[in-house]
Amino acid sequence: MKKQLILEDGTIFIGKGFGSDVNSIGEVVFNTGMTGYQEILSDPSYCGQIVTLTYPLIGNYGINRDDFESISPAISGFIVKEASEYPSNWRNEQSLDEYFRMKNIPGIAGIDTRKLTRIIRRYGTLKGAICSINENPEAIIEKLRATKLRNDQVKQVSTKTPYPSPGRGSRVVLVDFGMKHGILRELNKRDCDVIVVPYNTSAKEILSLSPDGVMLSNGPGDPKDVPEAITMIKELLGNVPIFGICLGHQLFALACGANTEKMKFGHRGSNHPVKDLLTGKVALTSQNHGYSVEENSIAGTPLEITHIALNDGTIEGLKHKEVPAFTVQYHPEASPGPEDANGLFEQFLQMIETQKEEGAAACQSVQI
Ligand SMILES: NC(=O)CC[C@H](N)C(=O)O
Repeated sequence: MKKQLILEDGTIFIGKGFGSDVNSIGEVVFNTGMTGYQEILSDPSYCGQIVTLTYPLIGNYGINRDDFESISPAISGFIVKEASEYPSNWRNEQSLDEYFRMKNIPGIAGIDTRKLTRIIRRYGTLKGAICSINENPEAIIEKLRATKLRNDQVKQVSTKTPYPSPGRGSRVVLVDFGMKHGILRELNKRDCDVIVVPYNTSAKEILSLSPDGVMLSNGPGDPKDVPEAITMIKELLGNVPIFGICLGHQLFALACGANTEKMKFGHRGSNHPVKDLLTGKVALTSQNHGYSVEENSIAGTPLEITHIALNDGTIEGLKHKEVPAFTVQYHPEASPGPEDANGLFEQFLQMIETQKEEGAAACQSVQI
């Protein structure tokens, strides 16, 4: 069935529908990853967004049981050049079309995704609609221009209640702002005793769980839309080691007095080079963000810039100068990779150990 993709700037693409037939509106963004489409479509950070992939053939290895980053995708739509109708892989269970039908999410294929990406790069991320060919484009464009997109995405995707993911190692409270399961997997792989909590848990409740460390997850939307999380992080600082990823990094920056801003079209892909300013090393990283920490806002805060993006110089990592806390804008847990930055989880656990030793030494000196 024919469908249209309509952008708020008035551009209309006609393509072939796949997945659900519902009409959908969202912020249109592009991801340049050549593989990992299942992880992308199930990453809750894309909540409310329509994602286009610049790689032209998508769905060729199907949808499998193992590669989800969340139980249900939160994206508003999917745009591809060609959606493979005959996926082939030993793990394949469903085609893209079958999966999106089941999840009631619309897709559109057969459009010029290069042209679309160039529009987004020129204009910036913009609102768009995937809709039936029978809709009147003028009416849709007007509707798009008048629509204010939702700003409660974190609430939509965060867990509603806390739950444990037990291990025998360090106790880590993982704040779920729309967590990719990869973060939990990386902590469990290191035998952490994880407790996942909702985004609006207070610092007091978190500290009552006696954590050795707190992990702030990725998540959708504008960090300024979750002020309760900023307060929570402010109150945690200095009481427990903190490691934040992506939205967690942005919230940490806001809690420390820095500012965040919306980027023109963001960073979404799996080969973004990032330089570690402390070691001089460059890592290839997976990224998905539309906001960044404003460089000029760092002066006067207790923060130090530790990483920068080599493509545009934006901030990619921060460290607190006085208390044990560091964050990155990119995804060290990324699946299917790259894994260059995976060692940051060891760095977090090392920070926890150092804190435990310092705590024990302080207790001993009090006893003496
Ligand atoms: N992956 C993320 O956590 C994204 C963070 C934030 N929603 C942004 O777009 O910048």
